[in-house]
Amino acid sequence: MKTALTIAGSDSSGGAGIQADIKTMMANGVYAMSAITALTAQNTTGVAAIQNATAEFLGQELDSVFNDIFPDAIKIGMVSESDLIQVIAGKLRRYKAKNIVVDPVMVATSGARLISEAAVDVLKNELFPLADLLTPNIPETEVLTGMQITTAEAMIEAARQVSEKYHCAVLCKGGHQLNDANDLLYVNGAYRWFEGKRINNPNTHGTGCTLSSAIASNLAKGFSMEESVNRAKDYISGALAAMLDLGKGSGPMDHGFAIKNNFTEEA
Ligand SMILES: Nc1ncnc2c1ncn2[C@@H]1O[C@H](COP(=O)(O)OP(=O)(O)OP(=O)(O)O)[C@@H](O)[C@H]1O
Ligand SMILES: Cc1ncc(CO)c(N)n1
Repeated sequence: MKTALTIAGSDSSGGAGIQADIKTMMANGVYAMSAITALTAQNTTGVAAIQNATAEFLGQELDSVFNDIFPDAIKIGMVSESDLIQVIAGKLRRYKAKNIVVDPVMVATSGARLISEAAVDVLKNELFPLADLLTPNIPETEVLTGMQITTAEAMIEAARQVSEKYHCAVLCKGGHQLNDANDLLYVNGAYRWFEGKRINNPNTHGTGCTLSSAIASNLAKGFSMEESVNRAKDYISGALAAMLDLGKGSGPMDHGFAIKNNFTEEA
């Protein structure tokens, strides 16, 4: 069985972060492992509190994973502080990690800020150069480029700039901002649109986490970057189309929509 590791924050409500990543990896057929960067007290309406791991403990989590079950792919999500980012970058280099997908998580769907101002520069300088793929949404792409992105052409130009600067593929997500479910992949000097059908579902808590984990799972299984994105788009569309409706705010998706058998039957 192929293996994947998520390095991210815990979401107590189970729809985003580590919990979304593990559900997604399992649903995509890979063995999921985790190194938790922070605990969040969070639900569909917002983030009440954040408790970061210490850099030392995060380093121990990563050593424990890499020294035992080597991950075929890695997804990195919420990392709030500079020292935590530095530990991750050091371990990824030391263990020669491969298939690294970085979701530059900055703000939750509910609006809460998930990274300190200072850590954004460390993320750019230390982690982005190690990534195979970055998956920013439009506001994050604006922060990364200093551009204002209001057209598809601007999205292409911004993705090109980020890709050339950090020597990696970039998936700029249009979701709930510019052109609905259409995402732009810039890879090896060329771009390609992935046109998703917009699903009229207000419950989008954890979509970014889910997409990046699905891509990492597909890279772990040996698919190319383009095919990995293609399959991940199909997975997230299915999870949104299942129309799960939980919680008082923007709720989670049904990560298990494709797994229906006698173990999931209700009485
Ligand atoms: N209503 C929708 N219908 C279909 N696809 C969607 C919809 N909303 C988002 N997506 C897709 O979900 C994926 C995640 O994109 P999104 O822009 O929501 O990420 P994000 O802003 O990083 O998420 P998060 O809020 O969890 O940080 C993208 O592939 C996007 O196109
Ligand atoms: C822990 C965590 N990571 C990422 C996000 C982004 O959606 C979130 N809301 N919570």
